Amino acid sequence: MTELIEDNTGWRRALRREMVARRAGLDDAAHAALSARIVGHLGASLPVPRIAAFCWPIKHEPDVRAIVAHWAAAGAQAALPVVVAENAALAFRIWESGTTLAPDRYGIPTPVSGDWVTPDLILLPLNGFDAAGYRLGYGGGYFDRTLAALSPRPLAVGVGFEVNRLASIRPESHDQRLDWIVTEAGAFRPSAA
Ligand SMILES: Nc1nc2c(c(=O)[nH]1)N(C=O)[C@@H](CNc1ccc(C(=O)N[C@@H](CCC(=O)O)C(=O)O)cc1)CN2
Ligand SMILES: Nc1ncnc2c1ncn2[C@@H]1O[C@H](COP(=O)(O)OP(=O)(O)OP(=O)(O)O)[C@@H](O)[C@H]1O
Repeated sequence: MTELIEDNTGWRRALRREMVARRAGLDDAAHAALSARIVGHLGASLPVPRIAAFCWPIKHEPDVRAIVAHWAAAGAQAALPVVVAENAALAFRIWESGTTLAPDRYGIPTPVSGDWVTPDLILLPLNGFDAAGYRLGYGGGYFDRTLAALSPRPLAVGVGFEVNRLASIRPESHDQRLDWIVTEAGAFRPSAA
């Protein structure tokens, strides 16, 4: 039977669902253990940033909040992304323990107050990723627009689980390449491809 060639958007939508379901299959103990290994690799491989953006984990994303505390002890600040408009770059607000979070339009816990800042490092959760350093997100294009808009570009560090590694996410011209991919297996600088 001839394989149906869907357009990239439809292909990505189906893949995104499959990738989220795959990591949701990790039980709580496995999820916590893999997240802790990612945090260990982040601490061992990356320089302490000035302002680290991270994501409040949703849908079984890796939970790397511990690296934020580790970097804060070394003088870093932390920030969370804020969706200010659809089809636009993200903005970032300082997060400290005690910062009030409220669900945004997607239900993601987001700061309702705090200084607006520009991070020099962004931790991006990976629904899917490939060895060339491309990321499959939730389809909003938010991080691609954000990385394209910021100058100097922050260090883009993808965090994901090996179950979500793909041969290729079929990158398009708007897809921003990650500087690092960190999984439970280690911290990788994507190979030239
Ligand atoms: N925890 C976390 N926070 C984050 C992100 C993230 O990846 N993880 N983001 C990273 O950018 C931003 C939010 N990005 C989002 C982009 C799209 C959708 C969304 O709901 N999309 C639709 C349609 C998807 C599709 O076309 O298949 C959906 O899921 O129904 C949600 C969040 C900011 N905050
Ligand atoms: N720099 C950009 N300028 C304009 N449009 C963009 C840009 N980057 C991405 N887009 C648009 O955003 C849409 C979604 O992109 P993509 O599927 O790569 O999202 P994603 O990386 O999975 O999402 P997210 O980062 O929100 O999790 C694409 O259709 C693309 O046209």
